[in-house]
Amino acid sequence: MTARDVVVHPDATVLAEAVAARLLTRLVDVQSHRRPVHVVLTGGTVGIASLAAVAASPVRDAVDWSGVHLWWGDERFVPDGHADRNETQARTALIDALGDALPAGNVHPMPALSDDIPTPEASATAYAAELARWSSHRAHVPAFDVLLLGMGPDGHVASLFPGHEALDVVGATTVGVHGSPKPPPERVSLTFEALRAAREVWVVAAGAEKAAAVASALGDGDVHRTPAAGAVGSERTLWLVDVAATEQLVAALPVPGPALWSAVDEYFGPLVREDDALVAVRRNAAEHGLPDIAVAPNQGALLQLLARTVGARRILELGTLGGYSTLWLARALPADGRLVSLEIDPAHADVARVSLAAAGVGDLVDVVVGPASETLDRLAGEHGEPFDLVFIDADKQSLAQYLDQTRALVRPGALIMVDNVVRGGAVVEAQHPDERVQGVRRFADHLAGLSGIEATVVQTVGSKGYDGFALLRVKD
Ligand SMILES: O=C1O[C@H](COP(=O)(O)O)[C@@H](O)[C@H](O)[C@H]1O
Repeated sequence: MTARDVVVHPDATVLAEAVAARLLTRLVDVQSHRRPVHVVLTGGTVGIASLAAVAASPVRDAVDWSGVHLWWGDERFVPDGHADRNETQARTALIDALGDALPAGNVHPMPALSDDIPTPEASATAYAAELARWSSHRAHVPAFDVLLLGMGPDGHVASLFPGHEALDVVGATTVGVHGSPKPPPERVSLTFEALRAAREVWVVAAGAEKAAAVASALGDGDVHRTPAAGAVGSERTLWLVDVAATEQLVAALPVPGPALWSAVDEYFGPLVREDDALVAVRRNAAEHGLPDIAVAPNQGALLQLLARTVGARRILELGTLGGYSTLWLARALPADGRLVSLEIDPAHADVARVSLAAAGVGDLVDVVVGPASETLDRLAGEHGEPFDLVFIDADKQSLAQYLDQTRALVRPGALIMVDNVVRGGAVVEAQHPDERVQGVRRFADHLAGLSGIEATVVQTVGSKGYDGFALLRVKD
């Protein structure tokens, strides 16, 4: 089975527009290297809305429709022209609008109920013959370039319904269906064998009533319970859904995003060992109304681990806040170590001092109040022992300046870490209005022009969202 890609759109309207745009692009793309193009249409709400969006798109003229063949994945077995037929709906939504651009012979509807075709089986047999006529494929169907499938709330695709015997048909490309739980009871459908011969299968589903089926299909994948689970393409299987249809998905399939990032942080929480003292620092900061912008526990543990790895005896921190990262770092120090932490806000510094004393590292840490740039100048003038590690987590506007100032205070081989340099990805936007983003960009430009420093940036996701650290090593 191929992996399934899931693309989530805000609502059914956007979903239909996006399916149309994707379909048009795919047609133009395929036509650049293969002809004819075979597309299987679906009925259903979003399926038909997508066809209407294709008809309304100016991009439809970029497609050479004379080289496109249209097929159907299923059909309601009623007379020709009946409003319930997927074909009738597709004609109204798109095919009529294409006019002469799409030759009539390129449209391959499933035969409707008539004197000549009295049963779903007769229709299925005739359609199988038509498919085989266009097949260059051992599956006796064309290798469909795109096969669109709507999905019912019960998880049916085409007219393959849960628990129905049509699910188990082998050695045939089509099947007549009786006793469909969704009216009308008689239908014709492609079988799984035919569906799976498609290069790309796109399952489209919108609305909260589809959420359970989406979760089930992408979860345990039991085809008899949720037939949509068995709809896979030979090259790609794409689920195009709206937000409402994914309501139950998080439990079934981890969708990358903030909820999952936090869940993963939580899962690895036991490795981090945030003890009572660290929790107390966080709590004290919150009780005093400090903003909740300290590093996450796993990031604090990273700082500690790196400080130990470089054997830091002297650590400089820019931005004490409530002392949370300070405590992680201070605990990496040997008994004769020293941590100098700079904080512009005297109230924050007071909170941090109390917390750090309570955590038992008060004697190792100097919290210095004042603008960091001034304190750094003063430290430079004092010519003290150089620092082994610097953690910069202060205002982003001044990062480039802080880098220059701290470089003058560290030993060769020192590690400098800078927090929050990705800013949810905003850093790539040259014209971003946020001064903090611009501060990071100036810092990055400045860093790129410096010799004597090796550096990298690592993007991070987690309970603190999407951001990243810059890691710099001052060359020996
Ligand atoms: O019965 C059918 O329903 C499905 C899904 O329809 P929806 O309105 O719930 O989106 C459709 O894909 C299928 O072609 C049709 O015959």
